[in-house]
Amino acid sequence: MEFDPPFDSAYKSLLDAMDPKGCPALEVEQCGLPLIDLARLDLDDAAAREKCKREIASASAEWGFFQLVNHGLPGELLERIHRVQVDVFRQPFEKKAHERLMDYSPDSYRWGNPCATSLRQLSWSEAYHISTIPCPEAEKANTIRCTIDEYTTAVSRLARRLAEILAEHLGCGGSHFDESCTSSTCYLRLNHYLPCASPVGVFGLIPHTDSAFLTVLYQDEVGGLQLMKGERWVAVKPIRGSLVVNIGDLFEVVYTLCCTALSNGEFKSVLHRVVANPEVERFSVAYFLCPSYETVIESCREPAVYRAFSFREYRLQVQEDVKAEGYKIGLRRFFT
Ligand SMILES: O=C(O)CCC(=O)C(=O)O
Ligand SMILES: [Fe+2]
Repeated sequence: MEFDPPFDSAYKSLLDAMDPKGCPALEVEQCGLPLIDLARLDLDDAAAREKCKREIASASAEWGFFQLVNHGLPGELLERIHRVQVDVFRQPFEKKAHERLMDYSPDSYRWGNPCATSLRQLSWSEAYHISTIPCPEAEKANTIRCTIDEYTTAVSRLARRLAEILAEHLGCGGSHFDESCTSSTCYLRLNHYLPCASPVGVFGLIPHTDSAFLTVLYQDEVGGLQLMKGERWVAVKPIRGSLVVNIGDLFEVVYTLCCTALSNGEFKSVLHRVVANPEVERFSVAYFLCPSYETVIESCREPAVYRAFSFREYRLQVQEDVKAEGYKIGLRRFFT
């Protein structure tokens, strides 16, 4: 299709080189993530509010992931951001690859992985990485741009609220996310997963952790997201109108103790991936709560597992590793 990136031709040699017998199956058992009804946070009943917060904290410790209902983002806005996303990707590939999307950075669009040397390093998807800077005056009449803004404002408020609940639970102060997480470094990632009929099974997004405090994901009902639970992969069952939240690397750095025996109950940035569907395309939109580049990320506990680093240093290291290795190495680079 003229809209889709030329995956088949660009990655033919990697596809041909894969032997189906040597590939572990990517289909895994489906699970229900911890489901949290967030409406309880706004009740007068203090016990119900506390229970809701405890559930958020224990899901973050046990799974690193949870699913939210009654999260406050209107269903109508979720439908609108979905339609916007479909429209944005239904543009000719040449246009997406060579023309700037509205006022966003010229390198917002990406597809595949130019550094992949094996199919296991290849993400069979296209994406727009867009900053959450508010809509400039010149774009105010653009309904696509305004919907992205409206969605960003709502999801960003939710993400900050969750981050504060988690930080408060760990007793390390909870109100700094508003100051440190700026709209220039928080970003949205619009994901479009193309169908892939390869018999060897292909990733829509290769296994990774998120370089953020936390991520809020709105996905359609196709499914394909999988996460590491203990030693095995499990698939997330999508729930219409819900949001998936996961803990990112930065929460892990700030709040993890060095001694693993004591670290029960703390939050882990959990490995996750998307498996390509053989027939159906899939859309999702992820919001990443990130600090400004100057922010120093360091443990608020002693002894620390990771050395202190600035968010800029972390982003640059991740980019360098992806270029050199084909994948993100992440926090392992920063052990003390
Ligand atoms: O699309 C999904 O389900 C996951 C997306 C994701 O993990 C990401 O954008 O970092
Ligand atoms: Fe992710």
